Amino acid sequence: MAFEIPQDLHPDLMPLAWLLGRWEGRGHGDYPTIEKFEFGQQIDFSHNGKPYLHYVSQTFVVGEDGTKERPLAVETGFWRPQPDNKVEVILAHPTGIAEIWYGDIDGAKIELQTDVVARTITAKEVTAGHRLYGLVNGELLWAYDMAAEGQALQPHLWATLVRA
Ligand code: HEM
Repeated sequence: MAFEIPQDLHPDLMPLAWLLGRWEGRGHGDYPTIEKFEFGQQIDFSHNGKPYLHYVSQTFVVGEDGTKERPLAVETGFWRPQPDNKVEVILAHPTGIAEIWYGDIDGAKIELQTDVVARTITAKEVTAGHRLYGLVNGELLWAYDMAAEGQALQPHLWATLVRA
């Protein structure tokens, strides 16, 4: 589907404009402490004329035909582009985790690293994250590496989405 840059987009958001809209797709997950799994994902990036994107990711257990059967992880936050193609991201998870990320925008590729991972006392012991987002042939590819539960930084999730 053709994507048009909204007329009221804040100029600071231009380097991230390609993320705007709804994306839908499938992903895989793994970690040394758990069984491999698959998931469906819907990502929404929206703006309100201010210099940040509002981000919401919802994931699901999906049936063979793509039907959403039940919710898995959800996360939400704000993407704040900065001068020199830098970006700050604030994310919150219903699992009791909140993160501050710093990253670089390189055209249609964004690389993020956690600066701070804060946890409630009942949250799992997540200590660091690394994310890659890229637009490849019109598809949004993203991957999440995590350090958690005493394990070194390594892949937890990877997914491919298309514009809905
Ligand atoms: C696309 C989003 C995600 C999906 C579909 C997903 C799915 C899963 C699944 C199915 C498990 C195994 C069962 C369970 O413990 O609930 C799991 C474990 C886990 N996930 Fe995720 N996850 C997602 C995102 C995240 C994020 C963003 C974080 C960290 C902020 C995270 C941290 C963990 C941790 C710490 C575990 C437990 C590992 C252990 O118990 O040893 N996950 N995830």
